[in-house]
Amino acid sequence: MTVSNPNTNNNSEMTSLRYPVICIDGPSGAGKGTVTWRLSQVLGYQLLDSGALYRIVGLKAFEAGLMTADASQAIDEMAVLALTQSLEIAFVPNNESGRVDIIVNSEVVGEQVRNETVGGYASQIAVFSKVRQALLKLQQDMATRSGLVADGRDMGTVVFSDADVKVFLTASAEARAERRVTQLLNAGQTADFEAILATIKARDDRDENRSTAPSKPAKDALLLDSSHLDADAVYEQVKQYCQAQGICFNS
Ligand SMILES: Nc1ncnc2c1ncn2[C@@H]1O[C@H](COP(=O)(O)OP(=O)(O)OP(=O)(O)O)[C@@H](O)[C@H]1O
Ligand SMILES: Nc1ccn([C@@H]2O[C@H](COP(=O)(O)O)[C@@H](O)[C@H]2O)c(=O)n1
Repeated sequence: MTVSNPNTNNNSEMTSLRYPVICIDGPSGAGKGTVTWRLSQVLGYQLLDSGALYRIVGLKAFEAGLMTADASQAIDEMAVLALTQSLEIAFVPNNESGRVDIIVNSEVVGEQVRNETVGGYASQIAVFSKVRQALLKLQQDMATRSGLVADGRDMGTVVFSDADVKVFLTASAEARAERRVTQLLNAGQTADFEAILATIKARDDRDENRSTAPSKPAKDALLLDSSHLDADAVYEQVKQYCQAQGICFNS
């Protein structure tokens, strides 16, 4: 598909005829979703929450009895692949929650995938290259309709390896666990810092050490440690970097 690129200032627009793509990769709780949402709102770009795709497949695989919560059982990759291929998935922005609603087989999947248990299911099935391959086109197609801000682990390294902007947003495991504790307490739930920290570390370990599309910065990514930055400061730094890469902000 050949389209003009209305939102970049660089002089390569005659040769790079496509919509701009901004990738925000990094570990769980680094603040990717927060900055991705704000960028997509300000720029009027679509948002890809790729983690939600893996969460949905993970949840469906668990519900189908294909895995255990504690990762003690070997998982049949071909069965998860078949299940993935049977799902019809669409994304719809939700201005109230500040997230994207996911429609799976005509049903809205809401907050039920946004918890650490389902994050764990997701990281168990995310190791499978065939499953990742099955989700690839759906993700790449999102950049053929408008500008895109994509949040995940392999946006800059695999899915949009020629993206205009790549950011790898991280924070210490302790800072990320603290954020989760605050998030849960604010939602009126209980939270155990040590248990959350252990879960975050286990998921980091699985995501960073898998052989297919491990979580790591692209060679040309900006590395940003948000451990001591609030969400506004992260946004401002990412915005400045985007501008330096030729992305136009009107405000
Ligand atoms: N820079 C920041 N400082 C403190 N808290 C933050 C910061 N950025 C985001 N948060 C808060 O931390 C929590 C996790 O943020 P967010 O959901 O954006 O992270 P994430 O990287 O997308 O995580 P996941 O990959 O698990 O979806 C949220 O409660 C969010 O409001
Ligand atoms: N591009 C991606 C995105 C996510 N994953 C896996 O899904 C898990 C959940 O992701 P969140 O961003 O919603 O926390 C994550 O731990 C990864 O295992 C992925 O592999 N690739």
